This record gives sequence, structure tokens and C-alpha cells, in this order.
Amino acid sequence: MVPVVIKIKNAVVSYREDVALRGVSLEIKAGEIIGIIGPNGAGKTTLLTLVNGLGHLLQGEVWVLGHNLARGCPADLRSRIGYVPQLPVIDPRMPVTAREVVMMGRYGRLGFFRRPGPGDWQVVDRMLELVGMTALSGRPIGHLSGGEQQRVAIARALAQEPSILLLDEPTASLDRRAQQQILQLVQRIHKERKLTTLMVTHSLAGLTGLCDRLVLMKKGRIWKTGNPEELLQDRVLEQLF
Ligand SMILES: Nc1ncnc2c1ncn2[C@@H]1O[C@H](COP(=O)(O)OP(=O)(O)OP(=O)(O)O)[C@@H](O)[C@H]1O
Repeated sequence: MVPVVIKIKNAVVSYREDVALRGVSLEIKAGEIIGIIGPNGAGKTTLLTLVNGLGHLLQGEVWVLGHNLARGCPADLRSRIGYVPQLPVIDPRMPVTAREVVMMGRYGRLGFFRRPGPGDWQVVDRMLELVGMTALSGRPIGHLSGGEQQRVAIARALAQEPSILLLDEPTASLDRRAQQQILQLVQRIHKERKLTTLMVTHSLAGLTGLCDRLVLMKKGRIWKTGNPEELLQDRVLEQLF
């Protein structure tokens, strides 16, 4: 039987006056790739931060890889969860190369006070190759296009060699072609690295054939879950957005 790696039970999250999640329950099995969609403010990013161990849980429970996050998110667990935030990856005026940005993903495993060794740089270079950024790895991050920066962000998350990958709108502000390329990349690395992947996205084209399951969120609740073929229908989307 495939193990459940993420279990969220009746989670309520509030930021002062705003209630972001109003009783969300969800189970995700190892190896699944899940798309999370819904209107602005529905709670999608908040759901990701719960899995990341950064959510302010008011009520409910979150289990990730067998750990109850109510007891905190230990460093070894954090390093098994890769997070790709919304762009920009890093202030583009920072004088750091793409390769150095990817190395930042390694510090979760290294600890801040240990210098990266040759083995760490090998991992970084392998991840840059995986995302097709080897040729541009010496460029300052601010001299890369949005799509290229997104690849670097994905490589940075992969550099910590996670088993769960969380992506927050990895195709935001990219043109259609770059959007498709990033979605294909996500699919490839999901399979090659045998990940469990959760992706928040507004680009609905391309989700069929990519996601095993979709989670549709509305007003802090999971409104529907199911397979993309079933849910990516005009009549469903009109009610969602
Ligand atoms: N750090 C915060 N402080 C206060 N309120 C917050 C914070 N983060 C999110 N919220 C509020 O929580 C609710 C859910 O926000 P969240 O970012 O999870 O939604 P989302 O579905 O990811 O939206 P979007 O598609 O716009 O990114 C919103 O009402 C938002 O204003």
C-alpha cells in the first residue's frame, strides 16, 4: 500500500482578523502530484505553508512524513521539504550567480556555519543540469529571464534533495511557452526524483496529463478534489472563480 506522506486534519489558520483556512482536511500519498487551484485569497499559499511547517495552526493537525508538526518542524524534516516560492527568487540586484543561488538550497542540509564541499557543488551542478541551466549558471541572477529564474528557483529547492516539493505559482508572469516548459520540467523532475509534489497554479492549461489530482479551494476551504479531466470543465470553473 502506498503510504500517506501528508495528512491535514481540520486545519484552521488565521492571520489576526483574516481566517485563511477554515477547516481543511487532505491526505496525500507518496508519489502523487497535486495541483491546487482557486481564486485569489482562497488559502492556497497558506495550505503550502502548513506543509512547510510555517503555518500558524489555530486548530487541527498536520502530519508530514510521519511527524506531527504541532511538535515543531525539526531541521531534518525541513530539509526533506523543498519550497519554490513565487518570483522573484531573490532580489535581482544581488550580485550572485545562478549557481550560488542554487547553493543556498544546500544550506538546509549543511547548516549555516559549514562551508560547502566538492560534494555539495556536485549536487548543485547536477540540479542545474536537470533544469537545463548549466550554460547560464555563471550569470548574475538578475540577468536571467523570468523563466530562467524560475528554473534556478526549482534547482535551489532540489539542491536540498527533498522528497516533497512545494511550488507556489511557478508559472506566474511567464509567457505561454515558458509556462508550458516549466510545467513539463515539473513533471519530469517529479518522476525522475520520485517526489511527492504540490503545486499552486493559475495556469490551468496543461494540468490534465500532469496532475494526478486537483484540489479546488474557495474561501479557505477545499471545495472539491478529483481528477483533472473531471474538474477542468467550464461549469465547474465558473462556480470556482
Ligand atoms: N502574512 C499574512 N498576514 C495576514 N493575512 C494574510 C497573510 N497571508 C495571507 N493572508 C490572508 O489569508 C487569506 C489567504 O491567503 P493566501 O495567500 O493563502 O491565498 P491564495 O489562495 O494563495 O491567494 P493568491 O492566489 O492571491 O496567491 C487572504 O485573505 C490573505 O489576505
